[in-house]
Amino acid sequence: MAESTEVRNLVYLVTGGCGFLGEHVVRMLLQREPRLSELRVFDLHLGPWLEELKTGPVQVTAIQGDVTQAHEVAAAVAGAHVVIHAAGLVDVFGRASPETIHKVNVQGTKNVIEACVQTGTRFLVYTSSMEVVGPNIKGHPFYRGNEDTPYEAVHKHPYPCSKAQAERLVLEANGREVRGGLPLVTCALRPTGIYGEGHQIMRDFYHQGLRLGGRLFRAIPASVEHGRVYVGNVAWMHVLVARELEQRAALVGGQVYFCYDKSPYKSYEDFNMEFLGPCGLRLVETRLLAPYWLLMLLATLNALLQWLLRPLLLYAPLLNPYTLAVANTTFTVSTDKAQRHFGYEPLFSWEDSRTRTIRWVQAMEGSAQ
Ligand SMILES: NC(=O)C1=CN([C@@H]2O[C@H](COP(=O)(O)OP(=O)(O)OC[C@H]3O[C@@H](n4cnc5c(N)ncnc54)[C@H](O)[C@@H]3O)[C@@H](O)[C@H]2O)C=CC1
Ligand SMILES: CC(C)CCC[C@@H](C)[C@H]1CC[C@H]2[C@@H]3[C@H](O)CC4=CC(=O)CC[C@]4(C)[C@H]3CC[C@]12C
Repeated sequence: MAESTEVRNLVYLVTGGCGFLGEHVVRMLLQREPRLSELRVFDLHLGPWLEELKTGPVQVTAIQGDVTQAHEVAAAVAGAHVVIHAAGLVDVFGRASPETIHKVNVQGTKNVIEACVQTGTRFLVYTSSMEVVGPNIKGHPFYRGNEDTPYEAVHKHPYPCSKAQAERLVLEANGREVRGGLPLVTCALRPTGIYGEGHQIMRDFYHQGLRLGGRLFRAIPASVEHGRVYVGNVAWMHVLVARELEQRAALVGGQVYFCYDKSPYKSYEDFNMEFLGPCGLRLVETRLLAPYWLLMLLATLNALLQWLLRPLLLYAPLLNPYTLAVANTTFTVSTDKAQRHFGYEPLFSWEDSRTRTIRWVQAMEGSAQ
């Protein structure tokens, strides 16, 4: 943890602080925010790793709570200077109902905003998503786009719908008067597909590859590019913008920023192979065996099975019509807005991000090597 002579007088709250991204935000705050005096980590499920953080100079307060419960959120927010709202239900596989997704992502965000207003917390950073923009249901490519690139954002799936609504609420709340009379300052960060230590889907692909004798089968053409961003850089962007919200309120307040770094543009599968390859997996070319119409048929079949089996069990494979459409549509960002507005530069180079992720995969039980 960073040693510093700066006065420690700031209280931060991270919702979803025990999730994949949340844990990195929590650790990054402890390392890179020298003015931190207390860090509140709010989550439905608290991680045991929080205990080891409680020995440093910052008071780490673990709060088991639910963002859908307004009173729990208000109690956690009271007295905090900054809220980083990363809690969310990330589900594009049909595990949760649309109502639950809406409740957590939209009502939960409303609760966070109202808690800020009622208790006098002035700074709110929201973890939004690229999914707020696209890919849209028409499969239009978004190629090297930035925050101002025109794009027909049409959503039907509950997850992007909920993220779009929540983001709008956060941005509209910018400037609202909070308790004490000062204005609320908000902004939203939109990560593209996040990767790095703790990434559940990467874990799933790795284990699937092991089960298939060290092979993964290409489903998506290599020409379809996906924007990916390293979790450490996403966390760093949150820490940096939270720090700058007060000084640059007029510029940053009410703004959206894509989260980006120097990770290469590649197809989803080729990008994953950057980490899984060095861990002993190989990607087998099966494009001729699995043309798009066949994948679509399988995806539709999966959706049908999910619906039929729902009364008996939860069937939620990675492949469904929505994930196929996302995976099969180019979506890449190219922007420097965060750099211009609050001086963001990626903390981790691509080489560093890659090495860290490979080490994490290698450390997983049952490494293929
Ligand atoms: N994983 C990705 O590629 C991307 C994620 N995001 C966003 O980043 C945020 C974090 O996502 P991940 O870390 O990937 O997901 P995650 O599922 O690992 O983390 C979300 C955390 O929120 C907590 N949570 C869920 N419901 C809650 C509730 N009702 N009350 C309190 N806590 C609750 C979960 O327990 C979990 O710890 C989400 O808002 C997500 O929409 C945005 C873009 C890409
Ligand atoms: C076997 C299939 C053909 C391919 C499966 C890959 C998919 C599971 C993933 C491809 C693209 C991913 C999404 C993308 O990274 C954008 C996202 C942003 C978020 O905010 C949440 C996660 C996700 C929707 C991510 C989910 C998995 C993919 C669909």
